[in-house]
Amino acid sequence: MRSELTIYLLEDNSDDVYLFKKLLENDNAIKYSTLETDSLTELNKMIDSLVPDVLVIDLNISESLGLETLVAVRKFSLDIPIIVLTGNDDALGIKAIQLGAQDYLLKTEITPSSLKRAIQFARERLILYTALSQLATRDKLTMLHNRAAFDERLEGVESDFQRYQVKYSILMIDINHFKPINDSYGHLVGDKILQHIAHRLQMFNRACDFVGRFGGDEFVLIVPKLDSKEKLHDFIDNKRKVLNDQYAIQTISDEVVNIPITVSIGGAIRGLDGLCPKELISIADKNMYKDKPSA
Ligand SMILES: Nc1nc2c(ncn2[C@@H]2O[C@H](COP(=O)(O)OP(=O)(O)OP(=O)(O)O)[C@@H](O)[C@H]2O)c(=O)[nH]1
Repeated sequence: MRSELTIYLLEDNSDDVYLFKKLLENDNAIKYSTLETDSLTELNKMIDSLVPDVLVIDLNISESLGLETLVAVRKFSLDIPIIVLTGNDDALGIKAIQLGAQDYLLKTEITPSSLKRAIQFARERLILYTALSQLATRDKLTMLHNRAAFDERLEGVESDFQRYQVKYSILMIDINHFKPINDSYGHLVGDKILQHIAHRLQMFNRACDFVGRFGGDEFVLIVPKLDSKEKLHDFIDNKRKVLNDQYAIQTISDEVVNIPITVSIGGAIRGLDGLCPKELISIADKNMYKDKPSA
């Protein structure tokens, strides 16, 4: 049976649409279903109702010209491989790749095989790119977001705050008396505790919230729209209930040990607490230390 790929084509020249479809006809291995539009708004709607396997866009349509077209398309299609069609202009194609397209084709040189190869290549390239960028932004032990990802997300929520006054909270979470656990049971058991805590944080988390490992035994959350002291208080109480528990861990000698864990949590709200993101982190950190048990 032939596999099937859906291609969306942004193109305002009906002859080019006809030729494009012709190029993908009668393939023995793959059935290409091509849907075309000449409008960015329409393309956005099409993607909302069904995500295609690949997007092919002509940079020059009546509504938008040049690289601006790619920038506009990328706003609503970040996870879709994009192939750009240009006239006889390699330099423009290379700029398009720098702006996030996976490949480009010169309209004058397209053949059935070069187009099909570009479609496969664009798909594989996006998968590889996504895997690589995950490696760069994930903590290897817990698979949570790392500090680099935290910095990036913080920039995003801060820019929403500056522009639209959307408040957000930062929460710092630290495991209490973690060092003695490492000292008594070894680092591997400590690692498993960190993984359990990370897993619980992920499980009981809304998709829009950011969960990361800040470093060592410290975790960080960014919660958009958590904008009042009452809400923050309830949120922290809820996290405490989820995380404070006895964790059953298998040691290297295959013994099962039950390790009681408690966490300290501190939060701060942008717009109420800190004057800038740095200050917010520092206040959340101080509040977390205030929450620490005395001995
Ligand atoms: N197993 C393991 N331990 C780690 C890792 N990263 C940091 N640590 C350990 O985490 C411990 C953190 O120690 P402290 O900051 O003193 O924290 P604590 O013992 O929980 O003390 P309080 O926070 O005051 O309760 C240190 O012993 C670090 O070696 C890791 O990836 N794996």
